[in-house]
Amino acid sequence: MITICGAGAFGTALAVSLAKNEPVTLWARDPDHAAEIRATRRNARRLADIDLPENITVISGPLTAGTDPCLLAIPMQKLGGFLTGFGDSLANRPLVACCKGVDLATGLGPTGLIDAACPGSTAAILTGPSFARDIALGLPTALTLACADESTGKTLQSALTTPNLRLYRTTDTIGAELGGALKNVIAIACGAVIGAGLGESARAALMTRGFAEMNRLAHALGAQPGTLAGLAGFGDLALTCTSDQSRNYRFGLSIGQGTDFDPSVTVEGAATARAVLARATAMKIDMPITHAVTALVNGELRVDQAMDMLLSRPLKEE
Ligand SMILES: NC(=O)C1=CN([C@@H]2O[C@H](COP(=O)(O)OP(=O)(O)OC[C@H]3O[C@@H](n4cnc5c(N)ncnc54)[C@H](O)[C@@H]3O)[C@@H](O)[C@H]2O)C=CC1
Ligand SMILES: O=C(CO)COP(=O)(O)O
Repeated sequence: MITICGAGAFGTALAVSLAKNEPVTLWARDPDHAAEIRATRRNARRLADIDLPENITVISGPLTAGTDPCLLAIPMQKLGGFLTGFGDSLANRPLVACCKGVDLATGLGPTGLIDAACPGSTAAILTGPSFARDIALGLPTALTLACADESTGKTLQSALTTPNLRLYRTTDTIGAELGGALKNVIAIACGAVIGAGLGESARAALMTRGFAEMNRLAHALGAQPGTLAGLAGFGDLALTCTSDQSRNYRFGLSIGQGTDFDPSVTVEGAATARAVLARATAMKIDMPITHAVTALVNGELRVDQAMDMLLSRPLKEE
């Protein structure tokens, strides 16, 4: 039996898809929310029009310890606290992070946080291009499952593949999680230029040069050369930078348009930009777009000023 912690959009969508294979337990932080989903068989707060199959059991409160896989669909900046709080029931089992980002407090990615907080568990990450809604609707989706332990990775790959969700596997957790984390930063930049009316050509330039700086950091941190060219990097960058289904892209749009954005919406790229910039600066790695996005989300620069900063950099070889 698979357990999914986090009854947000992604946790709910994964539960709906995985329920095609086997019974699923979906854990919600808020007991009232869990009771409401049980009563209506719908998650009115997210994916309100999707019916939950009967073989999804919705729980709240303590988690039962076990050896079955547990998927963690919890926002990146909340993951550390969650792991600390539920450490005992999370030990000695495969833990599959389903979040994208870098933890501001520690500079670690999801698998690093799991390794630090849950000794005895095996950390993996599920990442790549997919909107929760597409998965829940049963539309075709391909993702990357990364686990440093090859044997656990193979077991997870088959357990988490469903008729509409095809998983590719890698042992490169560093590359896979950095791809998912860094594309959100570039998506904010792309939203900002489109929102400010700076054009599709500017977006293409940001996606391409953003991909270059994603690769620069990932290689310096030990990612394998091809990983970011796959679903976890290029694939997710393409999706997130071009679709207004993306919350990161929409957040960028609001910055470019000078409009308000609901602070309760999960936007992983803002905190990740700050965390990545701190790391890159310490390592003397040039990440000009991440620098510009950090200044934008901190309210230190306007979009036109950030663009001037990028365009006035010394000329260089591609
Ligand atoms: N929504 C999507 O299309 C996709 C989301 N993701 C990733 O999934 C992760 C979660 O995102 P969503 O589910 O979309 O966000 P969401 O905002 O829909 O849901 C977040 C869930 O986390 C729970 N939560 C918040 N703080 C918590 C805490 N301290 N302890 C336990 N639970 C807590 C909330 O109650 C909520 O149910 C993010 O890292 C996101 O990048 C990945 C792929 C697709
Ligand atoms: O990660 C995602 C798509 O792969 C979802 O993107 P947002 O978090 O920007 O909505």
